[in-house]
Amino acid sequence: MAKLQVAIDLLTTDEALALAAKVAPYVDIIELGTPLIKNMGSSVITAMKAAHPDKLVFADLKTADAGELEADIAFKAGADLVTVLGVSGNATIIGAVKAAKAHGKGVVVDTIGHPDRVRRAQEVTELGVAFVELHAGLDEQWADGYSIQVLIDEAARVGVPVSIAGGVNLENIEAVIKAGAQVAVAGAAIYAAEDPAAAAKALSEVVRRA
Ligand SMILES: O=C([C@H](O)CO)[C@H](O)[C@H](O)COP(=O)(O)O
Repeated sequence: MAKLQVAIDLLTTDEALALAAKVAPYVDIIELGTPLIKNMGSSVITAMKAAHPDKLVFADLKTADAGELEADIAFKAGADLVTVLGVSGNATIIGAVKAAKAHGKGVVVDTIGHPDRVRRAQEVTELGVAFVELHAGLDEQWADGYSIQVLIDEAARVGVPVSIAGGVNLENIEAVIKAGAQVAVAGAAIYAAEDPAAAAKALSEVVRRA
């Protein structure tokens, strides 16, 4: 069954824990966003795993170099999954996968900024990653003409395990899952909602029945 991942793009550990407490009953994976980790350091990973030991804690490191070292730091802090950029070299991804194997955890390759997300997803899957994130980042989403449909179309033809991130919301999450994404990542649709728990619940209901 597909999973729902909440991406927490808030800036402090207290805010992140408060949001996670509200939405945890409805999500499978709790993502600590890159700005949050840069602001708070790896201590936010430890705090989140301690608060939610039953959830997969996803550290969105967006590692571009020193894959083994950076992944090891996050896994030691309590992460279950870490991200490495698909635009980085294979050696960086292989290093992170080595650390993941040592800890019994996983690596997700984030295709943000890659000119051919589908081809790169297929390539890096061969390197032993858990899955690949077809991702349009916040800056790309704010550009004129952006539509998540491009990611949905990519998921339908990629043929390897993927998540989709880039403006997932209640209007498009059914299409995201039906395209074959194993994980739907929702950030602003949950953390910026007036009632984050209700938003997460509604998204999770679609994921469960799609
Ligand atoms: O990974 C993300 C981005 O690079 C900022 O850290 C977001 O968490 C991801 O795009 C999901 O957020 P939404 O697009 O707001 O759903």
